[in-house]
Order: sequence, then C-alpha cells, then structure tokens
Amino acid sequence: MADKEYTYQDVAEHNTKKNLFMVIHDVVYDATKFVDEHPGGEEVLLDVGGQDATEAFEDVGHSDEARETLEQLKVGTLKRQAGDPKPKAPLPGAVTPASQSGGGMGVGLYAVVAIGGLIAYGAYQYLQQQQAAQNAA
Ligand code: HEM
Repeated sequence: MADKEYTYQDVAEHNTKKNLFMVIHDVVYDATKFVDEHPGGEEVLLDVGGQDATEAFEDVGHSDEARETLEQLKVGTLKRQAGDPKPKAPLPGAVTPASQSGGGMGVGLYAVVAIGGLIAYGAYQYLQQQQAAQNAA
C-alpha cells in the first residue's frame, strides 16, 4: 500500500477533515485519523489538506517523534508532474520557532533617517538666514 503512486490531483481530492491527505518531501500521508490528535491543532492540518505541506511541516521544526508518527501515516509517494503547485508556507499566525521577524524594516529605516537629515539641514539653513538677516539689520 505504501508504494502506491499518487498524482498531485489525486492528493488534492483528499482535502476535508474526514479525508485528509498531504504531501511532505514527495511522500503522501493520510492524516485523517491524526487531525484530532495533532498538538499543533487541526486548523493547520486542514489548511494544507490535499496540498504539499513540506515547508509548513519543516518550518515548525517537528521532533523525531513527530516524524515517527508521520511514518505511520504514509500511504504512498507523489508522482510529480510539471506545473504542480509548490509547497505551502505555514499560516502567518502559526507558532513557528523559525520566526521570520527581522530584516524587512531596513529600507524604511534608511528613508526615515535620510528624510530626518534633510529636514534638519533645511532648519539649519533657515536659522542661518534668519541670523544673517538680524545681523544685517
Ligand atoms: C501529518 C503531519 C504532521 C504530524 C504527524 C505532526 C505532528 C506533530 C507533533 C507530534 C507535534 C508535537 C511537537 C513535536 O513532537 O514536534 C506537533 C506540533 C506542532 N505542529 Fe505538527 N504535525 C504535522 C503537520 C503539521 C503541519 C502541516 C503544520 C503546519 C504549520 C504543523 C504545525 C505544528 C505546530 C505549530 C506545532 C506546535 C504546537 C505547540 O507546541 O503548541 N504540523 N506536530
């Protein structure tokens, strides 16, 4: 049974709580019986139901125990075809140790500093002019 080959289309048909397949590292798993037991909740599993969950699964940093459980859910392998969707990333709200924070702000921060500098320079010029005008008077 574990040698059965599924296309992505086959897997995509199993996307409900009562019939839940997912692909991790090109292996097809039937997570139907596991949904209620998943420590990470059923929602994240349903979200990747019938899809490639490799990235979502790996991003969480699942334990060896989780991988053993996974082994028991194996039903076959994925027969990749051109145009198949790519692995799906986890929900933005999911608890992931591999946090994606940091970076991002870089360009915005430079812009703020640059604009702040320009304003300060403008103010300086203005004050200089005022002083010069006062001195002239
Ligand atoms: C059938 C596939 C999966 C199995 C067998 C599985 C199994 C487990 C197990 C045993 C744990 C407990 C912690 C550990 O041992 O690592 C866990 C936690 C977790 N899983 Fe999964 N998992 C699966 C798929 C997924 C997917 C696709 C996601 C998507 C994001 C996910 C998200 C999580 C999260 C967020 C936790 C942490 C829960 C917490 O500590 O509060 N899991 N999973």
